[in-house]
Amino acid sequence: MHVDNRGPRAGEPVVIAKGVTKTYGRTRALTGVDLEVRAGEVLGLVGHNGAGKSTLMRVLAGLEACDEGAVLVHGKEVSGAAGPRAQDFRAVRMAYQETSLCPDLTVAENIWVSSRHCLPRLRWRRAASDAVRRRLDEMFPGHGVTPRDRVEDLSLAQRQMVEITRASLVDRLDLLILDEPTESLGPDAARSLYDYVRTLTAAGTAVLLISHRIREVLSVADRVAVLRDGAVTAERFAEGLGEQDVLELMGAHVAVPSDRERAAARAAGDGADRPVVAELRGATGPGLREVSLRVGAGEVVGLAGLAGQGQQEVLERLWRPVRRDTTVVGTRAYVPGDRQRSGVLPLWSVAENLIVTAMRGLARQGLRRPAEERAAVGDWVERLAIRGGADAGITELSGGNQQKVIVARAFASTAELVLLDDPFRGVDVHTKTDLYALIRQEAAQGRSVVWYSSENAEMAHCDRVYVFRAGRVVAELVGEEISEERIIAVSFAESESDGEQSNE
Ligand SMILES: Nc1ncnc2c1ncn2[C@@H]1O[C@H](COP(=O)(O)OP(=O)(O)OP(=O)(O)O)[C@@H](O)[C@H]1O
Repeated sequence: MHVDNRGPRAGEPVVIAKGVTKTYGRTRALTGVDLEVRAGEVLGLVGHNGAGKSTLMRVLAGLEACDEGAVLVHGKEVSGAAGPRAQDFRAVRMAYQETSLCPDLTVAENIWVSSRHCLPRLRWRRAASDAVRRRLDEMFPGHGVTPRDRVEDLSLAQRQMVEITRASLVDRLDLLILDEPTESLGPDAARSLYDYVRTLTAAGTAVLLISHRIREVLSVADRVAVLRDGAVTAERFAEGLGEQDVLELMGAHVAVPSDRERAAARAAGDGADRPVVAELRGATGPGLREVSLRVGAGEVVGLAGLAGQGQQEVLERLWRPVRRDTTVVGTRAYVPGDRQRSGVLPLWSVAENLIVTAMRGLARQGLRRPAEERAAVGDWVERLAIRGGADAGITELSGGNQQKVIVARAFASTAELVLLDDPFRGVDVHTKTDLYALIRQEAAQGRSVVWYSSENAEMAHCDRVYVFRAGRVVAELVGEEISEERIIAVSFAESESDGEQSNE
């Protein structure tokens, strides 16, 4: 499969939206969008959770019809009364935020399913395998995926890489839509992706990039469009635009606390005098090497380092403390990082998803108390600005709003220890800032939090941070010692024990 790009010349419109509206029940997801995506450019699209970004992308990719307005591909109106026709959108491809891959199939089989119109029918498996292997090597060197792997056996990052590769495998690509592509990727894979994006745009392909990582958008995009309540409210060239400018265009000022304010918010001292609620003592086992750590009451403990260095194994140990090297006192709640696999109960409403863990605590003598449950749900929906409301089906919510429900579920419970596995993936900047404050408030009231984050900057909200490398704790940072630079430095520093490890 080769990419044929005898498409439009740089700067020519590839896809245009004119006054596009889309309503789901009572929700007006798009209220009249005007947008133009041009050949050879990266257009960044930013906006709050629920602003309508994914809906707009589905309409631009011909996956959903709009209610009013028009979509034009290469100047031709393709939003007729009969709905979008697949052949008009062949050269428009989208990589989804929640991957669209079928978990039971292999990587090659998934590629066949989505790109079969440009693969031979005879020996298709071989052709699909060759195509995906080549493209993965080109896009994500060191990906560690083989075409025979079943998707369900891949890590979240690998699934995301295959998803993006899947979207790009087509014989002609005029527009590639990337919906939060780097939320699950590590920094190296993200860099590789954006290098590839530049190769694509140099060949005339347009790229539409949706992301909550404003700095990333500004470093990659040529132009930035802001979506607010279902309409594009601003378009700017990225050059000369700062993060704060974009946040303001998005509609609210984010007061990012200074290091000093964060330090003041943290508990004083090193926490040694607090009662211990959880402890690992020289824990060893799959993925862990002699890990010792301690969580005090009311403490926020961060697990940092590159992805996959043992942090998930620690959370797992604390969640199910079955070994003698682990002690946990009290009840626990867990916020999984992969909401597709575990987390969301897809057939249930927002209210049911939110209250399921807290229900028992609210009950009296085993009897549920609907009024109290409703009040608690209403409180959390408001507190986290969950757009969509309590009675909506959870899958009707935007990705970021679903994630907020899962976070609310944990904090709405009476758990003394809350375990967070990279919990704010896909959550917009403003809400994240509110959630950081929420974590500090909960800690101030005595709740303990253990928090793995792939964003080192988030660790600044912790009292104590353990940095992991190859299953070991390589640094313990307390209070003022916690900084992004320090975490990065110890995450990458070579040590003799790493050598031993890799030879095993
Ligand atoms: N299938 C659906 N049924 C009902 N409502 C929906 C559906 N899809 C989206 N919505 C609603 O449309 C609005 C826009 O959602 P959309 O997913 O486009 O937002 P988004 O900007 O992509 O958000 P996020 O940043 O959280 O991914 C939301 O209020 C959402 O609840």
